[in-house]
Parts: sequence; structure tokens; C-alpha cells
Amino acid sequence: MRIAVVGAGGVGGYFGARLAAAGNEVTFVARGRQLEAIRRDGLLVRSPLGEFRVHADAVVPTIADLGPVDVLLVAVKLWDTDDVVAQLRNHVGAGTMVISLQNGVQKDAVLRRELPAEAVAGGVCYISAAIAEPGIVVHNGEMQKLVFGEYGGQDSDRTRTFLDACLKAGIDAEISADIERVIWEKFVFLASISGATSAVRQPIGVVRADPRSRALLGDLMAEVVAVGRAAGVGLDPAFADDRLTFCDSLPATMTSSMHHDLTEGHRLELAWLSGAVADLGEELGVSTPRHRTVADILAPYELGEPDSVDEPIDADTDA
Ligand SMILES: NC(=O)C1=CN([C@@H]2O[C@H](COP(=O)(O)OP(=O)(O)OC[C@H]3O[C@@H](n4cnc5c(N)ncnc54)[C@H](OP(=O)(O)O)[C@@H]3O)[C@@H](O)[C@H]2O)C=CC1
Ligand SMILES: CC(C)(CO)C(=O)C(=O)O
Repeated sequence: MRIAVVGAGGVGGYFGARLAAAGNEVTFVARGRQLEAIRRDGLLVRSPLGEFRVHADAVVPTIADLGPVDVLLVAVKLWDTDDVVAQLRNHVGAGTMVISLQNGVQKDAVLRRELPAEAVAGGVCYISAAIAEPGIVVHNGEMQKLVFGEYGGQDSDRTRTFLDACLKAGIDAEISADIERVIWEKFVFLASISGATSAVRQPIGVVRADPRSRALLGDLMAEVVAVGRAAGVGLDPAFADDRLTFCDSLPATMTSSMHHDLTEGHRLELAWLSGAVADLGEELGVSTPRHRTVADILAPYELGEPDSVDEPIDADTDA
């Protein structure tokens, strides 16, 4: 199968390398030091499921350099979506299925607005992975799953063919007939665990052990369920409780990619997570005070570590 992966980071690097190792014709679109390193040494994946290196036959700097592909996976951070979609506009032909593996509930609306809507299938990924250094992706834990499906829920040859390629590559994968609900279900968990672990600045084990931070996590989940239901998504009202209980089964050290980005001083996807919950809530008349507060508290970190204030704090200074 011919597959293009736009963004060769934690997510795109991991799933693209697995698909390449299984014999698919994978082309990475990468940039900067990641592009140079993959060109030179290929891409090394360090995973508890086994370490492997793929020597990418093809790694290119822009989407314009891609040939025709059957599947195109979008795996850039959410702030890069508009740029990628603008490049994709001239590139996505009738035979290409585009699947975004990004987080959040707004990504596919952007893709469907700019590309032929029928080119876009919905998708989510479940994994914890990051670039450790240029050319090296580290997979934390054993979870590595893709769920995708046609908007409209119909069965299709293209999703079945891609499923087959994923399963042969050792990726835990499935097709969903209700991909919009699946994307929102992940969002209930993801926006909330990202908000709570980032606000507390600790992994899930610490968040869930303290009754007040646990209550925060539960409230964050309940707010996303309420917003999703107001948006017409068929989320079970009990789903927030279900996800909170699910958090008890996670390894104590597990955290979110946003908390990881916060501790590394990187830019945050806050606007598409807690920020989006609060904004959508406002539009739909649903109260989301917990997500709004998390978005406000983390706002100074949104573009990376804020500049520190040099003057010593003087409690006696008059305002
Ligand atoms: N990491 C994780 O564990 C998970 C992440 N996700 C989601 O997946 C998405 C991707 O996250 P993640 O893999 O962590 O991100 P990374 O930052 O690790 O990888 C993204 C890569 O794409 C590159 N890139 C961005 N724009 C372009 C472009 N136009 N052309 C070529 N390369 C480009 C980036 O380069 P540069 O560094 O120069 O910006 C970077 O190397 C996010 O929406 C995230 O929320 C979902 C589940 C788990
Ligand atoms: C919570 C997790 C690891 C699940 O895939 C995730 O998607 C993220 O942190 O971005």
C-alpha cells in the first residue's frame, strides 16, 4: 500500500515506521533536524514491543514532493493543520483517503472544509510517543491503537484495505461505524487528562490519588460529555464516570502529551483541548467553568515557557 505520513514525530513516526517495516511504501513528509536525521540514518523506534529501524526510501520536505498515495496520515501538531491543509488542497486526488491522527474534535472539520469531503475519513490514535532526539521516536507503554471509519458509517474497501495493512504491521486497529462518537469519546478522556495532569503538573497516579484533583478530573470529563451531547453527539451521560473509573486502571506514571509538552517548555495544544471545550460550551450554552479555568491558568505557557520576571518579588511594593 502507498502511504504518506505528514509529520514524522511521536505519532506519525511510530505508525509510519510500523507500516513501513511491514513492507508498505511509506513516504514521510518531515522538516528540520528530523528530516535530516531520517534522510541520513532512517527512523529508529524504541518501543517495549521491540526496537526497530526503518530506512525510509522516501522522506521529503514538502507535500508537493509526494507522488500519488492510497492513504495520507496527518500527524502534525494542531497549530500546523492550516498550513498542511493548504498544501494538501492541490494534492489530494480521488484515490487518496486522508486520515488525521491528531487530537481534538475540530481537526476533521478543517480538513473537510478545505478538501473534497469524501476524501476524509475520521480517525483517532491511542499511543504515548515522542521524538527523543532527531531520528529517534520513543514509544512509552504498549498501547498503540488506531480507530478509523467513514463519516456516515458505511463500510468501504479503502478502510478495510487500510485495516488489513495496519493489522499486518502489528498495529492494534479497528474500523468504527460511528467515528464521530469515537473521536468525542477520546476527547472526553484526552481533554480532561491533559487539563488535569498539566494543571497539577503530575502524572495520572498523583491526580487520581488526591480527592480534590480527582474531583477536578471527573468534573472536566463531565463538562466535555455535556458539550458533546449539546453538539448532538451520542455520548452516554454516564460516560464521564466510566472514564474516571478507567483512569484507575492506567499506570500511575502515565501522563498526557500536553503535560509532556508543558514540562519540556514546548508550545501547548491548549486552544484545541480545554480552550475548545470552553469555547464550544459557550457557543452551545453549556457551562464549562473547570475547563475555562484550566485554559486560563495554562494560558501563559501556551506558546512555550514564559519569559521569567527578573525583579525579585517584593511583597511590600505598593500596587
Ligand atoms: N505524542 C503522543 O503521544 C500523542 C499525540 N497525539 C496527537 O497527534 C498529533 C501529533 O502529535 P505528536 O506526534 O506528539 O507531534 P510531534 O511534535 O512529535 O510531531 C509532529 C512533527 O511534524 C512536523 N511538522 C509539522 N508541520 C510540518 C510540515 N508542514 N511538514 C513537515 N513536517 C511538519 C513537526 O516538525 P517541528 O518539530 O519542526 O514542528 C514534528 O516533527 C497532535 O495533535 C497530538 O495531540 C495523539 C495521541 C498521542
Ligand atoms: C492520553 C494519550 C496518551 C492517549 O493516546 C494521548 O492521546 C495524548 O496524551 O495525547
